[in-house]
Amino acid sequence: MLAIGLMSGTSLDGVDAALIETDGEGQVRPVAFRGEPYSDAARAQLAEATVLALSFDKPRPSPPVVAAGDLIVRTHVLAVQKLLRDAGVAADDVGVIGFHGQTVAHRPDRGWTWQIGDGAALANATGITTVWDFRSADVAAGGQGAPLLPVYHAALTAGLTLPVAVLNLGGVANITWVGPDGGLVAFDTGPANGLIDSWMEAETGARFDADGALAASGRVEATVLDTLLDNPWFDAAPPKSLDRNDFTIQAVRGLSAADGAATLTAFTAATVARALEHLPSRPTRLLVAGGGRHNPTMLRMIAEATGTVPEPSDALGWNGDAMEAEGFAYMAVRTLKGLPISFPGTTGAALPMPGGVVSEPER
Ligand SMILES: Nc1ncnc2c1ncn2[C@@H]1O[C@H](COP(=O)(O)OP(=O)(O)OP(=O)(O)O)[C@@H](O)[C@H]1O
Ligand SMILES: CC(=O)N[C@H]1[C@@H]2OC[C@@H](O2)[C@@H](O)[C@@H]1O[C@H](C)C(=O)O
Repeated sequence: MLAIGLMSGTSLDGVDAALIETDGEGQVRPVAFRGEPYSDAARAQLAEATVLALSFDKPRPSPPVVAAGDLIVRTHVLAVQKLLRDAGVAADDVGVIGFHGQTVAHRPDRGWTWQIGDGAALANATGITTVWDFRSADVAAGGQGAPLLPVYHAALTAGLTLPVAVLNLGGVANITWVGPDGGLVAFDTGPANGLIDSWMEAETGARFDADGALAASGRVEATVLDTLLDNPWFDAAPPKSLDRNDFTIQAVRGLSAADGAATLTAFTAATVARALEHLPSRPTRLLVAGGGRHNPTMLRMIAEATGTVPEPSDALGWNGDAMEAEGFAYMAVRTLKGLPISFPGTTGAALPMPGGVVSEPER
């Protein structure tokens, strides 16, 4: 089946849209990919909705969050139209869309996680069956609701010598260990780029530390790094998952822009190293996806902290910018087939769990 996957990640950089051909099981063929960036105004609106939503004790239809949800749907409709145009594929030929939406608050400890963007509206606007709200069923059943990509990582790595690990360096970082028998252990490891982005914006006005250049010019402040790492979260055994705002840049305030960037980048690397301690065995390879793989300083620090050279996923022919969007296309097909998307080893769900709400377009 041809399936579209749509992801708007915690970095708020834009919508990732991927078209793949898949059976939702062993077969996956990427067909097309494109990003639809948010304008500065859109990014600011989404960031505001995120701060507001996180202050709530449970999801509720507050007007600014509803307006942000409408913006999410509009931008995703545009992304689908452009993706189909690029690929020369008609909407009628696409079997399903997997629509993640935008996480505005993730509180599995309180029994909820909140992704904005109405999948029924997206189905109507595109005319394509849409699977959405992928995380809620897992959280309602006592799981973390994240990370969900592991089932897709398992499909991608099936032909490799196992165990391997796939590390996603997005706003938040998450790791998937695929064991020799295909068993999965996965969890969020800590911030990846989220804190660095916040620091860059506050200190320099830039959106991110392009190619890790500022971090490369700075010095890692060991005492500040220790303060950042002095957090029981890193000792906790998986399953575990994070909200983008669970960590802040408070500890690096007062450092120079360069030293702060270096220290936050080292923090990401150190937390990846801590994460490897929670895996059942040492992976033979550490494959890296997500925006952080474009940051050579981050990759160097991860190599130093872990003693393993991280390999950008692109070396295996997997577009590391498209992987999350592809994963939601893959999961949407699994949902249509009634197959599980989360597992005891990935979200802590008691049993393998299907997930996602299916919305058919109104004809
Ligand atoms: N050339 C680059 N140099 C340094 N950092 C980069 C570069 N390109 C991208 N990044 C970082 O990657 C981030 C985007 O990564 P990505 O798109 O994987 O995140 P996301 O999908 O929004 O997050 P998540 O996976 O947490 O949902 C940017 O915000 C930036 O910090
Ligand atoms: C709640 C939420 O949106 N979590 C994201 C976030 O971004 C990375 C990490 O934290 C991961 O747990 C998850 O996304 C990916 C797509 C996942 O579920 O696998």
